[in-house]
Amino acid sequence: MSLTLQRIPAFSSALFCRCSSKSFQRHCSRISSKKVRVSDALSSEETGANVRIQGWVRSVRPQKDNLFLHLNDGSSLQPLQVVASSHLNTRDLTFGCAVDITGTLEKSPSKRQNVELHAQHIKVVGECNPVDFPFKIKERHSLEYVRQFPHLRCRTNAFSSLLRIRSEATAAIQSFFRDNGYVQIHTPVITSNDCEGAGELFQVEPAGHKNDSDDPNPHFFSVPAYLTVSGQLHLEVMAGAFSAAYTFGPTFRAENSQSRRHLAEFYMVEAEIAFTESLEDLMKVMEDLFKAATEHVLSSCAEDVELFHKYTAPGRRDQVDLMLKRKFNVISYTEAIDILKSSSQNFTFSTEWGCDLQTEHEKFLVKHCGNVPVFVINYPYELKPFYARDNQDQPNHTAAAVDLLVPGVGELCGGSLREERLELLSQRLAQYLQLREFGSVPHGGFGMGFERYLLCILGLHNIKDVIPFARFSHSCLL
Ligand SMILES: NC(=O)C[C@H](N)C(=O)O
Repeated sequence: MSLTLQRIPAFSSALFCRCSSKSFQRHCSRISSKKVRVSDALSSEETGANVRIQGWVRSVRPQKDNLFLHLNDGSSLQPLQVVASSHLNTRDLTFGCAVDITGTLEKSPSKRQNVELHAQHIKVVGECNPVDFPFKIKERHSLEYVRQFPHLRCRTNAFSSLLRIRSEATAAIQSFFRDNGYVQIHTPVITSNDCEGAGELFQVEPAGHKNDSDDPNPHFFSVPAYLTVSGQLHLEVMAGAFSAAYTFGPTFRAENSQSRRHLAEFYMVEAEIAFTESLEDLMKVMEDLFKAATEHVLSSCAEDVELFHKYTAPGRRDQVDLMLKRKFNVISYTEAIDILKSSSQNFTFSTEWGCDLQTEHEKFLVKHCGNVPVFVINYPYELKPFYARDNQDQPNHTAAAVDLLVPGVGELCGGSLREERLELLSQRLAQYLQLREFGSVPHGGFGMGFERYLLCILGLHNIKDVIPFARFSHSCLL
């Protein structure tokens, strides 16, 4: 592409400076520039408008008469092309520096964008030494490489796309519950219960705290307390008053694992629904939630999603479309065991009735079901926590519990009808009982791992690539 100064007469008066904020502000108010984001500028129909845009330089291409910059401010994957006179002093204008630019939006001769910014004034707000900057122009860095720079990886295309998708998926999940009459509850992060009973708890204690008692265990001001593993029990309290409640926040599991599917801190979407008597009702909410959030992400972040589907997970877009189109499968745990046993695959772990389904089993089952998500229901009673409802009428001793397995990830959601019958529970757990004494109703709920959801729709493999700051065993960078 070539542009001439004739096409952009404003350039003769273009300024480039490292002037004080005050004189720059005076300049902006004199020409009454409206502050806009790059995404607004790119979608603008209006040309000739005076605008002011702040962001980071993604590339600098000096040519004979003009200087071309790509500017990004995090609002879109596509950068805005900025054209400035090459007579400017461009010494500090490097890849990675922060700039504040005023100019006019003009129609672009390029097919790749509608408009470009013809700069009249460029101020370098923060310099960047590109030699020391860990990301280089035009180089495609691996996800593993950028993971080493948690403080800078949001400046890469892939990770900024991921974070926009994550933000939109969050908004879509909130809208889904709000539109369906759920009340959002901020369940506590510090709690006294181990909801899952798996003992994977982080205990909480003030730093430098000296225990007054003889008890050597850490204490939260003399009572034992933990970081939450699930907001379920607090939500159950709320479903007993609001009928339908949800929470969406961080949960913590002290799993000493470096696996690509586990984090010590992850976000979970949890819902609890009163007056629910069947797993079908619960499964419908999970399926509707998955589809509503995914449709929203595909339409609101089309370019960002395409980046992943095209470059990191070819074929995943078709799979996502299939997941949206088809009804999710439902099989019982007993059927799942039959499928595993009759397959020719050699599994590492047991496939006897009563075994816990492992990742290898989950992946096989999803494939077996045509790469469409599959609900596995009615697990052996012994495999599920105390709160899962006893299926007393079934031949095998099972609980009314459900896991949703999805392509590329395995288990995405886990839920169950809750045991609301006081006499059955009384043999199992004292704390839970009072809830059942006062207006107990049949109810159920589920939790969905938010990072696993993102892995599934984007076709990514490592959970550390879909959370802003990953925490896992032996790692708490930044
Ligand atoms: N709210 C839920 O049902 C989630 C379940 N407690 C879990 O942690 O998997």
